[in-house]
Amino acid sequence: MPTNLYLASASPRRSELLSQLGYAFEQFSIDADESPLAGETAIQLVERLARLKAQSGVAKGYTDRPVLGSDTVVVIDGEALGKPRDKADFISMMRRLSGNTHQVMTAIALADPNKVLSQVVTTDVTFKELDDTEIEAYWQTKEPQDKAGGYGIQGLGGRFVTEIQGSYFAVVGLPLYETDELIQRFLNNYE
Ligand SMILES: Cc1cn([C@H]2C[C@H](O)[C@@H](COP(=O)(O)OP(=O)(O)OP(=O)(O)O)O2)c(=O)[nH]c1=O
Repeated sequence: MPTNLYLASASPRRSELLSQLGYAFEQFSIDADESPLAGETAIQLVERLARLKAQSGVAKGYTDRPVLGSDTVVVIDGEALGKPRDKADFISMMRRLSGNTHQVMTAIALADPNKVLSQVVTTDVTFKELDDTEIEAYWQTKEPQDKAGGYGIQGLGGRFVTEIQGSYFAVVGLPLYETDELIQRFLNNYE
């Protein structure tokens, strides 16, 4: 019998990636307040949000199977970038990413009424230098709007990436190997 899970996410990309692992699951979305707490580092933020999404699912009554929550942030010079608020925010994000290496941190968390397990996967991504015309043209495609850091490596944003070190799948939204491993650990009751 296939393992049954819940996926606490509105993201179609996370759903596609989880399907790739072969697990049966039902998806629902969680409205989490994603603002950072005072003094919170990017790694603490992303892990707290993944746990919050998973545990909110349990609190909503999804208690008969493990709930998977996940969160992605783009980190440059230690600062977490979420989804661009507007065009000006997007332009300033792209200017910071241009010609530099940043980190994409994706956290995964599994929860049931008795326990929660989580992990953060960090990937280094290097961008070529971008000029303002390219940045403007990319905004017009509408791809950046719902994406942490304002780009999608799996879409038109892939052309900006000169190098990646780590998990491509984590950058898209769900690290396949680590998610599979965490699910197995959770089911085997390892802490
Ligand atoms: C950097 C990058 C991010 N992203 C996406 C992954 C996430 O879906 C999104 C980050 O936002 P998140 O807040 O982590 O996720 P979400 O709001 O899409 O979904 P939910 O909270 O319901 O799970 O950005 C890409 O698709 N490609 C990329 O290259």
